[in-house]
Amino acid sequence: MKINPYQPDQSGMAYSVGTTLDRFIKLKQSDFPFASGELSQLLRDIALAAKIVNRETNRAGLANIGGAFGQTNVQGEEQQKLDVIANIRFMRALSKGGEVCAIVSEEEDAVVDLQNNSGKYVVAIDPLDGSSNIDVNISIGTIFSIYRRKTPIGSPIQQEDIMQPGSEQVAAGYVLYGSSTMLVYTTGFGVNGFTYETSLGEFFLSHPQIQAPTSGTIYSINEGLEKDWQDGIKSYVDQCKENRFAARYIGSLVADFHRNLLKGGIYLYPATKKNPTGKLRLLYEANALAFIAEQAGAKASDGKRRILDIVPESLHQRTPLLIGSAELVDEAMHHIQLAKEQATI
Ligand SMILES: O=P(O)(O)OC[C@H]1O[C@](O)(COP(=O)(O)O)[C@@H](O)[C@@H]1O
Repeated sequence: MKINPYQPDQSGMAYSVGTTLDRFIKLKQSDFPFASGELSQLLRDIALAAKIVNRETNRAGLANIGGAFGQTNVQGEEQQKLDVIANIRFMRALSKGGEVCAIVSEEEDAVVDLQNNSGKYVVAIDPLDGSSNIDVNISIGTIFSIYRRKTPIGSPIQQEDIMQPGSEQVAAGYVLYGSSTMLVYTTGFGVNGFTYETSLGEFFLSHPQIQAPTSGTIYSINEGLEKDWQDGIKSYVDQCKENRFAARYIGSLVADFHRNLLKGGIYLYPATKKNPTGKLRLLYEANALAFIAEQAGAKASDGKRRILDIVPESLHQRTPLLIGSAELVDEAMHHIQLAKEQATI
């Protein structure tokens, strides 16, 4: 991926690598002529919570905050202590500033109505993604989507404020707690990545205007579930092997997505017997990454349609996910279509 430190973005503004996140947010506010600064403050609040969660994940082994919490979440998954800690930290950060009226979280059964009708934004969040990797020191992440509410400010939140298609996102991003900690986000004007400098407690612009390679030679899928795959997925993965693609699967969506975004590749989590509608959640996993992917020139689909076009029907609804370099996603879709046609012959 080429980095042009002074590459002007879509609004013609040029940012140098090393710009602090705070300064970048301030400068980018001009992308929104009538901006009130609330979205900017919300992004800052998310960054602050990410710094705290970063500290907690770094010292999890020492602070006895590894391991299970002893409860299951609405998905029936065993909550890890860090899942709960991250959820609390982001909940606090999102509810303190007054910009947010409602939160959808992987760790909360129902919508968290902040009883703040003057709040303009709805946030959907996966506080800690990659739970199966928390205790074994492998990269994990946070994923967030931000929507402007549909109903008038001052009125109670309604279903229509929550059940918005991904195409309505005003911002989305993820934090990767890896060998270094990064925050990558978009507000619809390109994708920018910031690296956390722990000693200074600051995020600095390190990856301006990320553009995903249109193709690549990496595929990421849990091959242990091959028996459950539909024919189109099987034939596509066979073709990847035929072409000597590298199989890379960390088992943390954020980490797999981030690698493929920078190097070129495709991540696939199709429907399986255990998860006939896919495993990943539309509102707080797939939508955010799909927005970032498209802003970086990549693609995201459920195998039939664009992820961002899906109108949600339930809070924790799952979706199959094919996401990554545009040509690879197109190729996978082609295999799925072909298999469907062959099945009807
Ligand atoms: O273990 P599997 O079935 O391959 O699933 C791994 C996938 O599930 C996830 O862990 C789901 O996310 P959570 O950890 O937030 O539940 C993704 O990060 C990852 O890509």
